[in-house]
Amino acid sequence: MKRTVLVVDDNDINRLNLKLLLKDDYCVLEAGDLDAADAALSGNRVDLVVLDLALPPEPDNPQIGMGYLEKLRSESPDTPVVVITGHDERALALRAQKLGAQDFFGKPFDPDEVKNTIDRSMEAHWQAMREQEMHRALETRVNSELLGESAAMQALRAVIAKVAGAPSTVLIRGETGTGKELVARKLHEASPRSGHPFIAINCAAMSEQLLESELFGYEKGAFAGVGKRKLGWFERAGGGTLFLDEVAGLPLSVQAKLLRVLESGEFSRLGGDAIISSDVRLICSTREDLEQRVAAGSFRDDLYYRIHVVEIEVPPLREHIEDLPLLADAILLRKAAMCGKRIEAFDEPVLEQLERYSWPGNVRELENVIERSVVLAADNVVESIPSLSGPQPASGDVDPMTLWLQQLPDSGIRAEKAVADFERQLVEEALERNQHIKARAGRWLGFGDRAKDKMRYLCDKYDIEVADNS
Ligand SMILES: Nc1ncnc2c1ncn2[C@@H]1O[C@H](COP(=O)(O)OP(=O)(O)OP(=O)(O)O)[C@@H](O)[C@H]1O
Repeated sequence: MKRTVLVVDDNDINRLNLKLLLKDDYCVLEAGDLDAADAALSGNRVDLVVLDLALPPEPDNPQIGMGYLEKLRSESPDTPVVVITGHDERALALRAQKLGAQDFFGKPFDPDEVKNTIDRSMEAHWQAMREQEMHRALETRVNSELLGESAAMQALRAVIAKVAGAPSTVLIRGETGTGKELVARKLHEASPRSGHPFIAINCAAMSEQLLESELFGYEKGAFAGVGKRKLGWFERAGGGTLFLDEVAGLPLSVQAKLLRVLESGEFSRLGGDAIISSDVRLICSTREDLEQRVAAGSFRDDLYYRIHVVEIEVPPLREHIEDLPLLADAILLRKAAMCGKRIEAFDEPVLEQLERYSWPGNVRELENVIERSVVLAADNVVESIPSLSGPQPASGDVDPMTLWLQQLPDSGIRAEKAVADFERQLVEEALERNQHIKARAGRWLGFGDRAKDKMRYLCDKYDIEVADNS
């Protein structure tokens, strides 16, 4: 995709010359005055502005252009500006650079100088953006490699290699801490978009308004107190990948907007009318049952079909526990280096202890446990992991009642009460997940034919208030 240059100059001949010079390598937009420049900037993704300093309403006063340069730097700090000065106006050009202009060239135009200046400025800007992105990626990515030699991990890597090159939207499923974000990064790195940004957003951690404004950006004045235009993630990730973690947490209003972007490839900033086209690959992840969300009406079915064009399942650690020694040693080396300790490997008994645990929090929990043990290790030796008490069967093998009873603080508690509490919790959860409709909640619990009567009986028994007609 060609990058876009906006030429702001009131002289038609100059604009035409610049367009002819640039059109083979860039998409060129033109503006003859500042209003037209504002309109072009709010309606398009602009990668660089070429700004003449001598502009109407006072073409003899370079202050007009200087003022606009300052406004651009403050409202669109991500867009580089190259200024055009008159002949022999070096002092003016230097002043413009102090205000943030990336570079300058003079009139009359020397075609080679103009082209070189613009190419160089564009490249320097994109290089800086790439470095910023790499720096961010390094900071957020504690471990860049998807480790594991088990059949499950090899299959996962093969799917990533196969899917990475396709433009399709991907839905990554898996329990918490299994490596869904890492898989999304790997997909991006192996795709033709790898030279562009990868932006990860946790949808469950943000309010509706914040999420909407961060995704789509906003215009100056869109809300009270907003003095600057802000580009949203859809624009900032231009050419790259947007990863929506915990997509089930998207509020319905944002789901509608997201669907529109996926269908039309276009969106508008909040408070703006201009249509902006998006060139972003979307990857989503969920640890929740999205189908159940769709059935319950809290996730749009049309969006669901759009986002799970390709699906990747990341297995929980207990299903590839044979990778644990490899993962544990790699994490140990990293955490030890972080703490300035020299611990090179775990002893066999410690590894056995780690392998016997069920790891409900998966690789993230493993990282946390190892970090804790490294911090506490005396004499650079990890002898045992105190927080993992004894052998534990994989959680899939234990019924929820047993797990729940294990967590009770007083082992002498009467079983009858424990069972009643558990039953009440289940009924409450079923109602919560099914819009407080008794019949639906009863079916969700597997009560079959007389679901509603059974739920009515249980609600009476536990004094749970639900509207009668539900
Ligand atoms: N196979 C793996 N090899 C190396 N590191 C891994 C692997 N799987 C996960 N990790 C590491 O575990 C941590 C958690 O991974 P990540 O954040 O990708 O999980 P997640 O499934 O997205 O979690 P959540 O559901 O909580 O968002 C990260 O530090 C990641 O680098």
